[in-house]
Formats: sequence, structure tokens, C-alpha cells
Amino acid sequence: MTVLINGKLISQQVIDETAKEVSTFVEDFGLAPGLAVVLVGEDPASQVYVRNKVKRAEEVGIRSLEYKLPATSSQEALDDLIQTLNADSTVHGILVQLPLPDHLNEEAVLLAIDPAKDVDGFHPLNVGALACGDASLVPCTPMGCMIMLAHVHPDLSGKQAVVIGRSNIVGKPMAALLLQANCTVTVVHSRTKNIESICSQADIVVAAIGRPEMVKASWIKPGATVIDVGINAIERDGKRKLVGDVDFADVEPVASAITPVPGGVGPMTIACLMKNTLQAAKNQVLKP
Ligand SMILES: NC(=O)C1=CN([C@@H]2O[C@H](COP(=O)(O)OP(=O)(O)OC[C@H]3O[C@@H](n4cnc5c(N)ncnc54)[C@H](OP(=O)(O)O)[C@@H]3O)[C@@H](O)[C@H]2O)C=CC1
Ligand SMILES: Nc1nc(=O)c2c([nH]1)NC[C@@H]1CN(c3ccc(C(=O)N[C@@H](CCC(=O)O)C(=O)O)cc3)C=[N+]21
Ligand SMILES: [Mg+2]
Repeated sequence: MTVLINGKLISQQVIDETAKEVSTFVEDFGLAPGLAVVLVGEDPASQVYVRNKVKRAEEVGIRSLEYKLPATSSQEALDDLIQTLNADSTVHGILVQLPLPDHLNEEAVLLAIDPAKDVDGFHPLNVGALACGDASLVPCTPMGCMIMLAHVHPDLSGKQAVVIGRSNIVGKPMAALLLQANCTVTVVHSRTKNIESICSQADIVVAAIGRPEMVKASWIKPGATVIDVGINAIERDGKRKLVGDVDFADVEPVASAITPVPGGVGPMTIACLMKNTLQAAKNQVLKP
């Protein structure tokens, strides 16, 4: 029997825990943690995520502010907004929804965010801290994957883990966290040769590719754990559908545990964003 790692359920546990801690924070400090979400342009997928974030924030007692800038916004307008948010002591977390429109410089924007408010963990200072193993703000998606993994592997030590994808948002920080948990980590990507045979030796496969249903049963060692980060909108039988980077129907019988899409990593990402916002607020109130 394959275990379905239920992201909806586990994320609700994280949300409930965070909500409790938020109310303690409010009692102790007399203000709610504040999260600012910045969305540039009208990308429909981004709008869905932003809506979910705002909804969840309300649920845990985090004050959320939504900033929508037109797709044609200048770098200066975005920088100005970030400086204003950096200076606002009631804003503890800042998230700029990625990707940005092409004319904007993503790197410059991430550098402009106060590292103490960087709830995505994308600022170079926080990336460095993660690499050193002492990060306070860990990227939300990899953190969510680790929480899910802990449910099926209380001890990850010595496991062979393969991460498919090497983006700054998912693949690289995921590999860093698995390494910190004493896994033997291999990262594969678009230039990797024999990707299937490398994956098929892994105890744990994390797929963060952005290719609908690319990972097949033949890639997976019988009994392995599969974490599917992919979120791909496809059309099947004339209907719009959300699928992962893993061919779920094919892989599920082979794996010992697997995350579904939707209802897997996605909700965990949002729950971890709430956790990070609380963490950032604590850090700022305790050592401003
Ligand atoms: N559930 C959630 O909360 C989140 C989900 N996502 C989803 O996760 C997926 C990955 O996102 P992200 O990391 O941002 O994507 P990127 O496009 O930034 O990175 C994709 C990675 O996959 C690699 N890759 C692409 N094609 C292949 C291939 N054919 N074979 C092997 N490797 C390949 C790329 O290699 P190379 O570096 O060589 O180009 C790259 O490293 C997407 O579906 C995205 O929507 C993302 C963030 C959060
Ligand atoms: N600065 C930044 N930080 C991010 O964390 C970030 C980002 N930019 N850009 C885009 C990606 C993607 N991402 C998701 C978050 C939640 C779901 C999610 O809630 N998914 C639900 C359902 C989604 C739906 O119904 O469409 C699920 O999988 O069950 C998915 C994807 C965060 N990202
Ligand atoms: Mg750009």
C-alpha cells in the first residue's frame, strides 16, 4: 500500500500551530505580524497564489497587505515600494511574486528587500545562511517538502536523495536542506545524462522541473518516496487540469509514499509562508 502524503492535512496542522503562536505573539507584543505581498502584472496563476496567501494569512491572524502594480511598472516604482515596506515597522514580511515581467531585474529586487523581512528566503544573505546551515528564514517550498518527508521518514540520515531541478526557488535550497538532514544528495537538471538511471537509485526523489508528468515509474526504485513540487496547468479531455512533474498514475503503484497535485506541496508552501512571517516578526521584535 502506497502512502499518500496529504499536503492539505499536514498544512492545516502547520496553520493551526502558527495561528496559536500568532495569538501569543499578539498578546506579548500588542501587534499582529504583517505580511506584504507584491504582485506585478496580471499573471492568472500568480493571482491564484496571492489570493490563497491573503486568505490563509487572515486565517492565522497575520495582517496581510496586497500590492498590485501594473505589468508596465518601472524598476524605480517597484524599488520605491520595497523601500517603503522596508521602512514600515508594522510590515514584518515582504514577498514579491515571481517571475517578474521581463523588463524588471529580479536580482535587484531581491537584493532590495530587507533580509530580515525576506520571508521567501531569496535574499543572498539568507541563501548564504542556508548554505552555512544556520538560516532563520528558509524558502517556503523546500521547507514544506521537508515537513512532508518527516511524516514518512523521521530519520533521513544516510538516505539517497535525488533532486530534479536546480532553481534558486526550489531545487538548490531543497538540496541544501536534504544535505543538512544527512542525506546523500544528487542534483540533476536539463544537462544531466542518464537522468532516469540516476533517479532510479534514489530512496527519495524530489521533482521540481516544470514539465507535466515527466517522471515515470521506470525512474523510481520500488519503495522510494516521491515528492512532486510541479504545478502545471494542462488540458485533458477538454478540461483544464492541474498536474505535477510526476506521472502520478504511473508512479503511485511503485512508490512507498507520494505527494499528490493538487493537495500536496502547494498548500505546504503557503503554510510555511505563514510560519516564516511569524518567525520574521519575532526576529524583528526581539532584536530590532
Ligand atoms: N508547489 C509549489 O509551491 C511550487 C511549485 N513550483 C513548481 O515547481 C516546478 C519547478 O519550478 P522552478 O524550480 O521554479 O522552475 P525553473 O524553471 O526555475 O527550474 C526548472 C529546473 O528543472 C530543470 N529541467 C527543465 N527541464 C528538464 C528536463 N527535461 N530534464 C531535466 N531537468 C529539467 C531545469 O534545468 P536547467 O537548470 O538546466 O535549466 C531547472 O533546473 C514548476 O512546475 C513550478 O510551477 C514552483 C514553486 C513553488
Ligand atoms: N516569490 C515567490 N514565492 C513563491 O513561493 C512562489 C512564487 N514567487 N511564484 C510562484 C510559485 C508557485 N507557488 C505556489 C504556491 C501555492 C500553490 C498552491 O496553493 N497550490 C494548490 C492549489 C493551486 C490551484 O488550485 O491552482 C495545490 O497544489 O493544491 C501553488 C504554487 C509559490 N511560488
Ligand atoms: Mg526579469
